[in-house]
Amino acid sequence: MAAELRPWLAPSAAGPVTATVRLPGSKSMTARAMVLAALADGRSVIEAPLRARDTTLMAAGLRALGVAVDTSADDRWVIEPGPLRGPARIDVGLAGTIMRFLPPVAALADGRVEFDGDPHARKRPMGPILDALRALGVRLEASPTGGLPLTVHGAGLVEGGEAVVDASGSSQFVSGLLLSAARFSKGLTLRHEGPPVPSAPHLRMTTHMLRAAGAVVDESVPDVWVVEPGPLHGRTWVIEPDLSGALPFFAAAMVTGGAVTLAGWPAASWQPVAQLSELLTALGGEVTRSADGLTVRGTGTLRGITADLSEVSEMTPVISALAALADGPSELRGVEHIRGHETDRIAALATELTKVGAGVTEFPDGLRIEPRPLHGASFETYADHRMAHAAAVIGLSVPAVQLTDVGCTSKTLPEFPELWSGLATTS
Ligand SMILES: O=C(O)C1=C[C@@H](OP(=O)(O)O)[C@@H](O)[C@H](O)C1
Ligand SMILES: C=C(OP(=O)(O)O)C(=O)O
Repeated sequence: MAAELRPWLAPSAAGPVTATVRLPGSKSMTARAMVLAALADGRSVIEAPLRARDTTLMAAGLRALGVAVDTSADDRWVIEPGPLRGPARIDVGLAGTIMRFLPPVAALADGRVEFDGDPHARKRPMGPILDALRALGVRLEASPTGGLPLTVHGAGLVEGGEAVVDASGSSQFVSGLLLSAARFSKGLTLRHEGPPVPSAPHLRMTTHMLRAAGAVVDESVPDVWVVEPGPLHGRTWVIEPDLSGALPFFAAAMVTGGAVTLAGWPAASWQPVAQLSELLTALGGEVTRSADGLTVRGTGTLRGITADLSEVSEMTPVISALAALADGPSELRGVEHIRGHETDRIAALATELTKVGAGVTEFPDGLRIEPRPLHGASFETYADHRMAHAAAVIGLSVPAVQLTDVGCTSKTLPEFPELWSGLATTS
């Protein structure tokens, strides 16, 4: 059930935002660690996980399949795998990571597993991953539109072998299949056929974490992934702070000419920090790493950019907000598939940025954003946490930006409104 709407006036910045923020773990790493732990041959511990709607629903989904998931401690979750079994009902909320990562797990369970989610979850693409599962011998029934609601008739095993997928609509089709593949009797050779797969860093995160759990993975041929059949091992996962969740806070430093440090940033990361640094630098920021963490400084200049955001597509809403506040036009392309994210993000950004006064041209795969004097407006958030982040960033320097709902930020950071207000008003 979606929560009640929580309208919110985005706070204006009292001055340059200068702060060190401590943020919870990466959504993407927490989700992968949970799935790998559920499929492992022994107990796993997840340190510094993200506790948010997406991961809480993931825990509930795994419990429904027979996995013991202890999330009672904030900084240390313990997962004890058990025989996977139905019948079960899984609420995916609006989480791509659940709707794409758990059907392959359900196929390994013994029994019927039903999936459904928020109204918009039924519109998110699922067809290619479901076709691949069918080709691998899994019996399932999808809605007439090819997605949720979905029933997987788990047979207790998946034969596996070879499959083809068009993952141009979401890298999660590949990640979802790979995460379970070591447990398929014949493993998996998966080939992508179609326009390029977005979000390459998320695919590398998947293969890295699979290897860390003991899987043998070959990705030496472009667009082909081979996972050998074999055990996954229980282990301790230490989750990095969420880089995409940190982006609005970094943006706050850039918009106000301040400096924001993300504490606890590791020396080596599996999140796309190089791509983010390049983008923020092009926009006029300064990005540095030190023992204190990852720091972004605003230089007082925000420049328009031309960029292909396909590798970091989930960052498009906040980058678009920065573009709307820049000193020249921007063109952000390569992200057609984000029309299938929490909402059609290209259409939503075009509508809402136009409402606050920006000049926007919509392309099939992105946006051209022409900065103009901006003004307050009611900013629709479309149940999309990252649309809320974009509105909050604009609201720092534009008075009277009223979000229709800030509650949607609970998807990945329930403490967002309080953290953000603290930052904006105490600067
Ligand atoms: O695997 C993951 O954890 C994710 C992959 C990406 O999905 P898409 O490839 O569908 O963009 C990203 O946008 C999403 O936020 C998280
Ligand atoms: C696209 C996103 O999420 P999901 O994992 O639900 O696809 C996102 O968080 O921006």
